[in-house]
Amino acid sequence: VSCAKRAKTPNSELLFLPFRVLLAELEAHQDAWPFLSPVKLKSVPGYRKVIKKPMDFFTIKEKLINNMYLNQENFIIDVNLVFDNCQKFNEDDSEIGQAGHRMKRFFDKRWTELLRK
Ligand SMILES: Cc1ncccc1N[C@@H](C)c1cnc2ccsc2c1
Repeated sequence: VSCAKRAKTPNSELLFLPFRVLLAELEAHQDAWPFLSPVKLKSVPGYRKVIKKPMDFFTIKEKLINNMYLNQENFIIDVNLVFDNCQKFNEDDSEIGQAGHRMKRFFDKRWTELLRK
């Protein structure tokens, strides 16, 4: 994902370190498999029509690396977009739907632990 390269100020690296750690934990989670890369719009009928803003962990990592998150809020919004899209498109009792709920619970827990420290 290329975008306007922002000046890489040292503190921005430090500032976003917790997000990179948190994202690495999400990617390593056993239930992360449906969310690791963008949904192939051609191979999932209806996805393009239903989901207005697709998002996935790989895209989030690219945006982090390219300094495209100007604040914490935008990072959280993208992570929650992954889970909201999942709940919108997948039945709660489906394989992917269940994985999405487990990943969201895991993220919410780690995010509050990160903030509380
Ligand atoms: C997150 C999500 N929501 C709705 C549809 C797909 C997906 N994930 C993609 C990777 C995907 C695409 N294809 C398959 C086939 C079996 S699981 C799986 C997962």
